[in-house]
Amino acid sequence: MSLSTNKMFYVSWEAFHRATKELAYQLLGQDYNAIVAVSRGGLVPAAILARELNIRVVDSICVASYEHDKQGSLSILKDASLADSDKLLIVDDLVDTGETAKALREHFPKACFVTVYAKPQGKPLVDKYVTDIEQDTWIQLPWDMELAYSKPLAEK
Ligand SMILES: O=P(O)(O)OC[C@H]1O[C@H](OP(=O)(O)OP(=O)(O)O)[C@H](O)[C@@H]1O
Ligand code: HPA
Ligand SMILES: [Mg+2]
Repeated sequence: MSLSTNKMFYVSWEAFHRATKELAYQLLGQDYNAIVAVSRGGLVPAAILARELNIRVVDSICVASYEHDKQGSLSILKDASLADSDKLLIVDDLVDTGETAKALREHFPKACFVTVYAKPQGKPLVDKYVTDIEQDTWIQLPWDMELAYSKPLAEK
């Protein structure tokens, strides 16, 4: 899925916070004791979940997708130092094609993989998520946007 689609789902900071808090409610009482954020998109929801679930141990794994011919394959730029465990939460902002989630599940087979948003193709790879988004829709996340002037309708 690329940014060339014209279907957009715009997410404000408040909406992102609300949805991530809903994810925290779903995870409450499940005894997770550490988080691995999938950098960069997973850093923000990981911070919110860590606060809501009172988890003090937070690590990151830094990944990057290859371009063009190697599209879909993933390289790990920095691994997490936490070992795989069924008490570990792997947190990303969204799952789209599922390529990132697939690689992370192979890397952390025992852990629980969660995202805030999920598109149909990636959904089967996520243990928990909050909001369904259509496959042909681009999710515009709050850290990728800024406030801007909007012309009155009569002038458009
Ligand atoms: O299901 P997929 O098709 O693999 O897409 C989902 C991944 O894509 C985005 O990260 P991206 O690689 O754009 O990098 P970023 O988190 O550094 O922005 C998002 O944060 C997920 O990690
Ligand atoms: O819909 C999306 N929005 C932002 N980043 C993404 N990375 C993969 N899909 C998306
Ligand atoms: Mg990402």
